[in-house]
Amino acid sequence: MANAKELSGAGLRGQIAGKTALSTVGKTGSGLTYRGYDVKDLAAHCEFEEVAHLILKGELPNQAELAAYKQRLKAMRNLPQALKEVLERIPASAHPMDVMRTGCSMLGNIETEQSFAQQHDATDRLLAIFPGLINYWYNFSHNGKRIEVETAADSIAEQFLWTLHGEKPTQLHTDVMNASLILYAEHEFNASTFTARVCASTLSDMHSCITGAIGSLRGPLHGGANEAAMELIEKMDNPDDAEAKLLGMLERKEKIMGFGHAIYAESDPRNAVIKEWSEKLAKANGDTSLYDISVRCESVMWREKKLFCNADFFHASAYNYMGIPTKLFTPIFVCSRLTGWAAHVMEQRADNRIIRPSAEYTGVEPRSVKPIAQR
Ligand SMILES: CCC(=O)SCCNC(=O)CCNC(=O)[C@H](O)C(C)(C)COP(=O)(O)OP(=O)(O)OC[C@H]1O[C@@H](n2cnc3c(N)ncnc32)[C@H](O)[C@@H]1OP(=O)(O)O
Ligand SMILES: O=C([O-])CC(=O)C(=O)O
Repeated sequence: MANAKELSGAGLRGQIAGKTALSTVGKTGSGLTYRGYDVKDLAAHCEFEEVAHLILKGELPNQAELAAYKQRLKAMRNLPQALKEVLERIPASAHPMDVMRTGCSMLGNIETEQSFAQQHDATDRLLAIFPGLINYWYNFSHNGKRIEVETAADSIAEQFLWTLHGEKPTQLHTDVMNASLILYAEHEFNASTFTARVCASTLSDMHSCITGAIGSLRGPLHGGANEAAMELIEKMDNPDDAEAKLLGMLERKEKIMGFGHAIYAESDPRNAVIKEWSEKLAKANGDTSLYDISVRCESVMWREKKLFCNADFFHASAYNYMGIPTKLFTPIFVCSRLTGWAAHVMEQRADNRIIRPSAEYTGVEPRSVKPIAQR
């Protein structure tokens, strides 16, 4: 069992900011559980929709419940015309996370959550629509194509790849995407989830909570790290070059994206799972260089700084091997983490008090206002 990380200092580190029954992070130094199940177990045995059901409704579904849930989500994939029109006006130069944020917010205008009794409907609609939404914008803005989002895809994993590439993905790619969505689904009081909870605590609507969370996830210190990691490793020619470049960055005290974690002490349990998938993809592609570079980065960072790969690092090579453009990496995280965000919104609503911490004042002492002519 790994040692738990000592948590203190700025950034509210180590402070209990609320209660949750949804997940535990780093409780034993390295573990991650969703409602009591180990994430590795879930990633090995479940479909993402089973895990979404677990997180949002409390239990893993049986066969009939899963079939009904998947059918329900499948029937909710259509993009309203007004949303398509908004997406078509967003330029190709936009960051896809900004497109996600705008898309979510726009949906809140046309399919507003009128009362908390609709919170599951609003969440399911977002789960169903997000993959098609981002890939509709991507294909329209980059290839001038208006894609069909109501595909025959059997799952959210398949729907993402199908709407991106315009064809049914291979089983290997669907399996990797499925595991990836499970790994990213929920993570206690991380920055984006806390954003969603703060918003929920004002009794705001689901779309506002999720829109705010998307904005928080976008940053490179959080979900944006998978894109930043890709930008780093694609500049490396081979493992020796990777080592030389990393040593230089460490020397210059630069941050290496995809490494370290606010809570985990010695490893992020999600890394082993996505690393294994990345290796399988590398072998299937017949070109292991990106994987080999990533492995060298991992060993150099541990040797030099005792910093380990977080969930984002090997996602970069895995997504790249599946032909996913780098700027779509973090939106995939959104398609998954939506489950955790929404479940936290529901949990906050069920036992709410407005979240309003205090600040330690560091400004000037009280003073009087001089009339403007005397300043
Ligand atoms: C999967 C979704 C996620 O959001 S996982 C996080 C994704 N973010 C990244 O990969 C960005 C790179 N990592 C980081 O910036 C930090 O490790 C994050 C994740 C923000 C955690 O920050 P914090 O809790 O402050 O780290 P810490 O107290 O453990 O830092 C201890 C000292 O180590 C350093 N450190 C940390 N990470 C890195 C890194 N990736 N590259 C270089 N140095 C790193 C910190 O700066 C800190 O150093 P010092 O003690 O201030 O000198
Ligand atoms: O928990 C965190 O601070 C960041 C993280 O790994 C996640 O949100 O998946």
